[in-house]
Amino acid sequence: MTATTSTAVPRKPAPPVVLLITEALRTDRSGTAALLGALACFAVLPAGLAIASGALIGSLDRLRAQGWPAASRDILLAAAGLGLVFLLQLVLPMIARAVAERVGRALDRAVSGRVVTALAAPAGLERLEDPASRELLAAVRGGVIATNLRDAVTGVVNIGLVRAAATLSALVLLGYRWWVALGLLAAYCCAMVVVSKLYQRQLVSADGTPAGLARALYLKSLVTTAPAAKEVRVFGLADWLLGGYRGEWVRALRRVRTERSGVVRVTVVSTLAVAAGQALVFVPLAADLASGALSPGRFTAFAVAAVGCGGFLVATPDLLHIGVGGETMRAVRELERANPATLAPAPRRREIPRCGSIVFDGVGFRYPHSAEWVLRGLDLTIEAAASTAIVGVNGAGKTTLVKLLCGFYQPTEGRILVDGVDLRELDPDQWQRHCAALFQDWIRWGLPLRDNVLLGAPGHPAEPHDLDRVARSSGLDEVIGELPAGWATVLSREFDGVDLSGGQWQRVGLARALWAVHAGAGVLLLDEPTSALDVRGEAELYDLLLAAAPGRTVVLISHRFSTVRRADQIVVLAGGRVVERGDHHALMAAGGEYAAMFTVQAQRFRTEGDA
Ligand SMILES: Nc1ncnc2c1ncn2[C@@H]1O[C@H](COP(=O)(O)OP(=O)(O)OP(=O)(O)O)[C@@H](O)[C@H]1O
Repeated sequence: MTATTSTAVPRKPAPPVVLLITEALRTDRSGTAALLGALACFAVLPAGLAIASGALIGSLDRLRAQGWPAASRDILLAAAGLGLVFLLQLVLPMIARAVAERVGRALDRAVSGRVVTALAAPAGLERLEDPASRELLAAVRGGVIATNLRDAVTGVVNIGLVRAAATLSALVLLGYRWWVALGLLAAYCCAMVVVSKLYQRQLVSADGTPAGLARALYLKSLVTTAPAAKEVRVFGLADWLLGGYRGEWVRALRRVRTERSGVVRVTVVSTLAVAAGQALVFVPLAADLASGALSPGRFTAFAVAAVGCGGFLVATPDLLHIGVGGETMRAVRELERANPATLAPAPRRREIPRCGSIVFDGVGFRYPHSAEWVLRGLDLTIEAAASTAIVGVNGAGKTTLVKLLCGFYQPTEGRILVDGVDLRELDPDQWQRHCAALFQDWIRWGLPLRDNVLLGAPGHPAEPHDLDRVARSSGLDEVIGELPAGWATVLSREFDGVDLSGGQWQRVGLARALWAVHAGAGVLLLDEPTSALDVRGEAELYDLLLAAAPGRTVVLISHRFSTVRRADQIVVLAGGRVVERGDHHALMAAGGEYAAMFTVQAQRFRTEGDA
């Protein structure tokens, strides 16, 4: 097979204005069409102003020559035209800006939804951990996108209003002397290129600013958030955090501020230079008026048009807003392109095998953006309908193995087979529903206890006796008895409920996983399920858990060997691969790493017990 080389040339990204208008049309077609219509109408107004004022001055000549009422029709028509132009010049921008607000808000809502969908849709966690996605998500959460897009759409309108009007004014000047009109246009274009380049530089200098600001706000939030409050007090961290916040904030904005002052200087200088050129147009105009080559009416029309061209000079922060809004839209499109699942329905995948062993076949894994191999050459069979305990020192890759099993990441090398079928071929959503899990960082939902458990299988009918059974199996029944409103108690002091101890919360997490098992999950993954429990609770709980998951494949990670020893199979991970496997007795008899770890822990318990 010959290797094919890609000759595709990367497409030039669309200019920000085009991106913004396309996305605005996609989101609010009628609003954007009205906006473009208003811009088109406004564009002809300066030309109308020039023509109407010229006509009015011309009609005054006629009045002098022919008197009233012969010249009355011309005067009244010109005056009415002028009045209409003034009125429209007043009203149209107001309408356009109001519609721009509406379109900007609609675009913001749509984009926030699109970002969240694009990040929530994939079964894996890679996207969420990608720095670019994190920045977008932070922007959505912090409402930064809202400001971006509204300002950008309003910016398009502001710039559109003045530039369109200036273009039409230049066209009117063509009727005077073509070289005057083209000369002015050329000068404006040069000034615009210089100023746009500066804004572009300002935009580039803002790169990384949101990340810097997010770090600063994170440090500030730690001073006031409840979870950090204890450590902030006991270690006296408040001043350090506030100092860090100020430092990060200033660092994040330093480059932007420096660039901004440069932009203002160059904008003022180029504006003055071009305005001087604009004033020069009045020299031939005045000469032609004096020589009689131009009538006062035509002189007025061209003079007004020359002033109208000044719109090209407007270089406001709107240019920056458009740039930032365009960047945001580009990032959102890129994010969606990277997640085709959000754009097209997923291809049909194979059904989940209801039972069967799970095989890690030569699996190697590196986290995205990391060069370190966490797992390498890992061969492991997790028997169906049996319990497998995974042990190893901190950082050995035990949790990573479970994350791969859940399909949060794809193996970098090798494959994971479920009953002989590659995990990649299974429907990821279905597979994840098939796995019930208690992770080390299980979520403490600030919701009633009942919801905290039922969220293990949302939509599954909640029969009271099933819930009670799950509560007994997870040791939650003792906790419920102490709660003021039993199952209905809200587990959050923030929402007028109660808070639980660490061990009690862990039982809630266990109950949630068991509820998923009750609803049909075939694999139960427990990552340190008893880390917060007292020794008494731990010993009995593991037996209860196994009894509550009959016929299920249980994978247990634990540093507590009194729990581990009960598993059907124990696997020792080290150096990214399996170094020992067997049941407790076999591994103890082998006298290897497991036996050493078990003996150290048992010794400690014995010593503490004797003491
Ligand atoms: N999201 C991540 N991105 C990059 N590296 C990670 C990520 N999560 C974990 N790691 C790295 O992978 C290695 C294995 O971590 P893992 O959590 O799997 O170990 P573990 O055996 O479960 O440890 P412990 O017993 O402390 O829970 C560690 O070196 C860790 O730094």
